[in-house]
Amino acid sequence: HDKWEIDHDDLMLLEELGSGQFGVVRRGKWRGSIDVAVKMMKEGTMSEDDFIEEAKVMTKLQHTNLVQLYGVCSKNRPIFIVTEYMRYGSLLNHLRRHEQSLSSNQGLLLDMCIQVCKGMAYLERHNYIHRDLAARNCLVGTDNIVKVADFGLARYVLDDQYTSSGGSKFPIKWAPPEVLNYTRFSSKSDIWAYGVLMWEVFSCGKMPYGRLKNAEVVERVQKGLILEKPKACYKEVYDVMRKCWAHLPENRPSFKVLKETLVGISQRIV
Ligand SMILES: COc1cc2c(cc1NS(C)(=O)=O)=CC1=C(NCc3c(C)cccc3C)N=NC=21
Repeated sequence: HDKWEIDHDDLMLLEELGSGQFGVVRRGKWRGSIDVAVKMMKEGTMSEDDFIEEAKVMTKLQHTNLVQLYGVCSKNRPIFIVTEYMRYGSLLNHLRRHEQSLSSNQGLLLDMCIQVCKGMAYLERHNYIHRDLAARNCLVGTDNIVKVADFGLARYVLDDQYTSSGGSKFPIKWAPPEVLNYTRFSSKSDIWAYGVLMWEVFSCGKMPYGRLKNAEVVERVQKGLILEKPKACYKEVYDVMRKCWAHLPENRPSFKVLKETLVGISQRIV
């Protein structure tokens, strides 16, 4: 009995939490007492065998700022992916829901960014590329805990509207020039996306580049135009975002360096 295989009979499915293009997520109980979230992968959206192979690796990635993968139910279809339960849902929804109180609490916004940075520094140390880092793919738990979710899953999506940079569902607004032009993913493309996530946090969940169409964003990014400073954002925090948006990947900082910079700022301003 493989460690990452979860027995259907140990799972009790409760209310629906949300549904995305890859399937429905429900709250659940594992062995009667452990709160879990269960994603039921819509058939045909994912290369399932590859993902099950990957799940073995993902269960080994453990960090307080990564949503813990508990395992998979792969003996039946649809496949269930089981993770820890995060009771306040996606960071993006949380930012939008609490804009009023959050917009005047820059210390808390910076702390959220630092937590994501810590989770990403752990992935960077393990040479693990996220490929779809954004506020929608982070989750919030009790005590303002923020965790990175969905890391690495983008590789198993079959819908090429999502995977190719020309596709209609590709996250253009979080992609650097080298991904837009050559789909070249790296920890440095995660850094670019992290800069956009910081912008989302300090904008309390606004859409980056507003209502600009993807083609217009591609043109601007390739010309070197970057997102403007959010209203409620310290200049030195915005300067960190700008470092993440260096045109050339090698000129962007690492998550390790970023974490030290952000912690330094938080000690000065809070
Ligand atoms: C309370 O509200 C929520 C809570 C969660 C949640 C969504 C909501 N609501 S909402 C839509 O944001 O409004 C999604 C999860 C989750 N893991 C999701 C996951 C699984 C199961 C498998 C592979 C990848 C991932 C990311 N753990 N807890 C929650």
